[in-house]
Amino acid sequence: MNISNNRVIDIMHTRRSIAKLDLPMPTEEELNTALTAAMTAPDHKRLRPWRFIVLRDDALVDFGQVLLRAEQAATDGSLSDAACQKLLNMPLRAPMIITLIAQIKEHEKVPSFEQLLSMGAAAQNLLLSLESMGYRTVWRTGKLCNAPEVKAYFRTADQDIICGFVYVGSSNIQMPCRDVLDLSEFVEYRY
Ligand SMILES: Cc1cc2nc3c(=O)[nH]c(=O)nc-3n(C[C@H](O)[C@H](O)[C@H](O)COP(=O)(O)O)c2cc1C
Repeated sequence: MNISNNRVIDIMHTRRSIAKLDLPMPTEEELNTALTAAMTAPDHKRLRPWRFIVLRDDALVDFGQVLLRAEQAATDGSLSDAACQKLLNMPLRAPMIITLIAQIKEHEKVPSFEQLLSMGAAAQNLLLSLESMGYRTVWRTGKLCNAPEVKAYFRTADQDIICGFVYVGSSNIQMPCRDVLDLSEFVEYRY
């Protein structure tokens, strides 16, 4: 098997998160392709515990207001103007945000942690698919990720878990290569 010149592995190695992203963002067709690839994630009993909510344009502004309300509720409203502005600007760090929601279902053989992991696998598929199309991303959560105001905005059920927000766009920033890991720190072989 030829493992050099393997595009999938190259994309995994070279993908880096980028904090500030600009246009262009994926077209509808590209996004549908990436989301379809995301949903090839391993999925015990085919529960499909995934929900994706794509925000762009005015929805990014709305989401900033939701974050502000959530923070105000958590801090009894005692926020400086600068802190308010920072929250409002958070979703504007990219032209598109894909919200990742693990829609947890009751199943006798599939506990919630498996469904959560399936959403995580779908998220990584999504990052790699978008990267393969030339877009850049960053997966963020933040302390307000599952705040009641945020869950209400995305109309999630109580048991659902918002697994974060994939910020998507473009950037010419060249990030340094990853450190080379010593596999023996993380991997053990038994024969
Ligand atoms: C579930 C999850 C939540 C994350 N939340 C944040 C976050 O809120 N803010 C942040 O800067 N990075 C966050 N990260 C880390 C970045 O997505 C990214 O992986 C990290 O900055 C390392 O960069 P790299 O992807 O280029 O290796 C999160 C990662 C995961 C998996």
